[in-house]
Amino acid sequence: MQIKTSVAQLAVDALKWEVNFTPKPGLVDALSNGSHDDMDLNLFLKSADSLLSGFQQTAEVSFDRDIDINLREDIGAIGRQTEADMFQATNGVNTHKGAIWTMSLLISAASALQTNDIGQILLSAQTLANLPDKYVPQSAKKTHGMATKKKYALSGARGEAQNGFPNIRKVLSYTNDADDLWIRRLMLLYSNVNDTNIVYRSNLKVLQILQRISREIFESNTPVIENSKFVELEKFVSEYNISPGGCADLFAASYFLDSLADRVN
Ligand SMILES: CC(C)(COP(=O)(O)OP(=O)(O)OC[C@H]1O[C@@H](n2cnc3c(N)ncnc32)[C@H](O[C@H]2O[C@H](COP(=O)(O)OP(=O)(O)OP(=O)(O)O)[C@@H](O)[C@H]2O)[C@@H]1O)[C@@H](O)C(=O)NCCC(=O)NCCS
Ligand SMILES: Nc1ncnc2[nH]cnc12
Repeated sequence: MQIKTSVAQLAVDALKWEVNFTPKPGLVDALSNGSHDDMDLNLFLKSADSLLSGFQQTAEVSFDRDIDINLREDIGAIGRQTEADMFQATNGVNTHKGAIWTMSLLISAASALQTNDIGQILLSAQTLANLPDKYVPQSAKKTHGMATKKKYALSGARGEAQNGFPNIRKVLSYTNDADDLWIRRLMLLYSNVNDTNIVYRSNLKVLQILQRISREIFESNTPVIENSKFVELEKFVSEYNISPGGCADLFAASYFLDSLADRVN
């Protein structure tokens, strides 16, 4: 199997699948804008399309390469340009910044190794995330993530990658035959991810309550959307204006890896 630019389309498709997936409390989905007044389904679809060229370049530049600092610097430069493409497509709204980071690492690893083996991809993406990129502009403006990580010592999207994507691993190793597999996987992410977006808009206590309610839903045998706790979760995210954007990115990335592993060429 040759994994080259088609992997980029698979990543864009996964991002479109994620935004269409309904319901996702607090997030934009096909029926609601969640906790957002600047984003909707169409904006996310437009944003996802704007990432295709950057993802293709990432796959091309990574093809059959060693996992080393040169590759890290090459994909870092493309990632920053891909972010600029996203902001241009959305008129400055941050739809997919975290997704660009995570997907770029995964696409690069899959293309460099020429494999669809999830374990190998995650390991090499982790290696890439731990390599320094000396071209990161020192003047980069302060992000919400930086402010949150400083205040609460959370490691955010960077930490997730540098630690080998523990939450993607949890999602993909949880499986069942029920129709609600993917929404249960989403609840697993809400229960475990220290999402800097949630903390930026509120505080650690709110993150912990969201995690507790989601864990109760995940652990119950009741189908997720029939569970009365799911209504509680929806009310809670609305009351505190919570947006688990980091969970959304990891949800899409898990789906992407699952589709890649299933693909037979
Ligand atoms: C290394 C970077 C990840 C640097 O990122 P940053 O310093 O900004 O901080 P992080 O906190 O790490 O967050 C980045 C985005 O990652 C998502 N995220 C948050 N927590 C986690 C987590 N625990 N695990 C995984 N991912 C996480 C999240 O992105 C999603 O949410 C965004 C929408 O948020 P929202 O609150 O709605 O909108 P805002 O405008 O931000 O705020 P409001 O005003 O509305 O309140 C959306 O982007 C989702 O994708 C975090 O935002 C990395 O970004 C970097 O270096 N990039 C450049 C180079 C590159 O991409 N290279 C790739 C190959 S090396
Ligand atoms: N569906 C979604 N809603 C809000 N933020 C997101 N970030 C990534 N996907 C998202």
